[in-house]
Amino acid sequence: MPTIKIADNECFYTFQEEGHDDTIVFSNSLGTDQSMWDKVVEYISPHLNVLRYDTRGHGQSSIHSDKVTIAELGQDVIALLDHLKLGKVYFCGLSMGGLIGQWLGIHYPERFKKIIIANTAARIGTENGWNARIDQVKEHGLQSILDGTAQRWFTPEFRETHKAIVDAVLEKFEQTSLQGYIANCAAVRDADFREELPNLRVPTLIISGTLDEVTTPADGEFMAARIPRTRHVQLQANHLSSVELPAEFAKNVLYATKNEGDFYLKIYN
Ligand SMILES: O=C(O)CCC(=O)CC(=O)O
Repeated sequence: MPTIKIADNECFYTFQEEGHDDTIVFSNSLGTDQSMWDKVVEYISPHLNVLRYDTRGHGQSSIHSDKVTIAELGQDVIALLDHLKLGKVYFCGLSMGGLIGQWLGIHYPERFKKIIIANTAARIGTENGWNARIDQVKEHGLQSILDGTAQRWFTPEFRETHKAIVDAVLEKFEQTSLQGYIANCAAVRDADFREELPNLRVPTLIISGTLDEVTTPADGEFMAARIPRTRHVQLQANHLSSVELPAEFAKNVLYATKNEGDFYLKIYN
């Protein structure tokens, strides 16, 4: 299995190199792993090489501390790209993966052709909310927030009609290392790109879910108003829009990677 050591942690990744000119990197959300992209990748891999990895402390990637930052998680991506000798790629991250995408676009614009940030915000939640969640799982485990998580991630209709998919995602959630979950909660808690977004010069597609109450379409609008070259689309989905609507999600990603002229440079007065 492909793993590399990055900053003393094992980073588990999958690289589907299928002879295309370009590569896209997929970055998972908090409490999931790279399998959250399974369906989307079916639509993307005929067109782009696909690099997926489990974020530090998720899936099969290890973590050795109780705290991590979005900057460190972003550096992991750069280290992985360097390891694979990948120059300039597309990046797609959802929620926490979208925070990593914002950090990468601000700090390493030369490494990214376009960035897709889905179901994310410049700042997700509140410090008190994240501290309460950390306390809850420290005391009662991930199982204690399973039902609430399912409700925040999927619409009631999707939970009812796609039970096997929902169960598989929730099983991964329950298998997430507690230390990894807590450390990454702290990373999300401490991330705030509200002031820095005008420095994100990479063309950026923002995808929101109209039914997402964690990272709302208003959060998407906020980012779209500040990132200089951006487009904002909304899918009729909850927080894990890529799992609920993989075909629509992939269509928007592919459209973004193929159409340069659509990301107008905003002129500020
Ligand atoms: O999904 C993420 O990556 C961060 C936001 C979050 O934790 C969603 C949730 O479970 O409430």
